[in-house]
Amino acid sequence: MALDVATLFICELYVLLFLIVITAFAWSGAQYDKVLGFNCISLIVSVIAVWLSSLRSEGLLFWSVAVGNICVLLAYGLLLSAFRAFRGARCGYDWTLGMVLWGVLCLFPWFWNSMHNRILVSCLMCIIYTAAMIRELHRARAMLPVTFWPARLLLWIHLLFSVLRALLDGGIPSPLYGAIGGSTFSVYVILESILIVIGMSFTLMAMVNERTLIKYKQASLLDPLTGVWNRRALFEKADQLANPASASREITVMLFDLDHFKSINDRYGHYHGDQVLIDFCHKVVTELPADSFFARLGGEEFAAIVLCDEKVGMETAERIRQTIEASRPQQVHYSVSIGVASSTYGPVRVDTLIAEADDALYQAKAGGRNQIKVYRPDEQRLQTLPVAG
Ligand SMILES: Nc1nc2c(ncn2[C@@H]2O[C@H](COP(=O)(O)OP(=O)(O)OP(=O)(O)O)[C@@H](O)[C@H]2O)c(=O)[nH]1
Repeated sequence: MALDVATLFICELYVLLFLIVITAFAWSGAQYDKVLGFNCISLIVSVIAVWLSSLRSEGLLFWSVAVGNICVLLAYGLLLSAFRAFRGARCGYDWTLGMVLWGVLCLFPWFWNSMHNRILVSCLMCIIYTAAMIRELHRARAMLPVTFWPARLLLWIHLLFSVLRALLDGGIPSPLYGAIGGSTFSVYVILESILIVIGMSFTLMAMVNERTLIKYKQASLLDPLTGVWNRRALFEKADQLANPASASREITVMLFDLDHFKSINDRYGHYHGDQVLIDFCHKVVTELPADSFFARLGGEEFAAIVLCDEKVGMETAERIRQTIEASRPQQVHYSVSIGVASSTYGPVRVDTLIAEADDALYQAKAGGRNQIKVYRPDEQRLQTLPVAG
């Protein structure tokens, strides 16, 4: 069956118009997300490009070859900008170079009069733009835990198709050049562009959706004032650590409670109280090992899950206590009491360790504050670490 170029052009226009409507709705639904905005404009420019390309049969070469291809390259540039926006990078202006180059080349007869040269340059530019998009995805992958493989797969298919086109559509002299299945290669170019544009639009919408879900999920697990994890995140982490794969690691739980925090609020005001909480989190995060989990339980109570034994846990807790004692955010002096419980004496669930550390913290408060108490399950008693200085 021979495919007909004119019919395919009409199909492509319908598909593009349908995608523009869908993407515009998704764009407004996603609070005018830049990624979908760029893709929507890219689709609108593609409609113009397809319409201009179809004018070739009318003999309007300037509009179809010069302006039509400039629109195609503009659509590519906008899509590249969408990928840049996805990883939060600046869009820059380098993506306009393809259009400028095409415009300049059209001034030269050796280019304008040779379909082979035009196809070759067009294929090369498609390859360069597509490779740039694959590179953007690769960079975004290092920053965002989103599903990238469908977009990468589509882009690789498009890149390989552009290489194939250079060989089969006469870009490079090749014995393979000519009709396939009774149709010229141009119909396969249109067919492939229809499939890619559908695939790319839906993939981009899915990626933006997934990124938004991840953003809201993370926001629901973070404390807005201090930026550390919140109580919900801590208990999710505790559940993860309760699974058998994590049982082999020794775990120490520390509970922190700032001393006489109410009087700091009363004396210096709520703003200074907030600064103390922020300072505390900053200092603790700096002192804890990198693989620790630190969360605000609420008010002036915090917890840390540290993957270490009791000895290292106690040393770390003492370092934190001393650092806080020496700290003076906004000239406010403050201190912290710490309760410690560890799985050193036998495997214990993290939620049990949290309850034990809470017992120890209660003793630290009762013992005069600004000190650390450790929960010893075997002796069923608490041991006090002497306060330095
Ligand atoms: N500035 C500020 N204060 C808060 C915040 N959350 C809770 N608080 C205050 O923290 C104080 C906690 O007071 P208490 O529970 O009596 O504890 P405390 O004064 O630290 O006394 P001890 O824990 O027994 O040493 C209350 O006054 C709360 O209003 C917050 O986000 N910012």
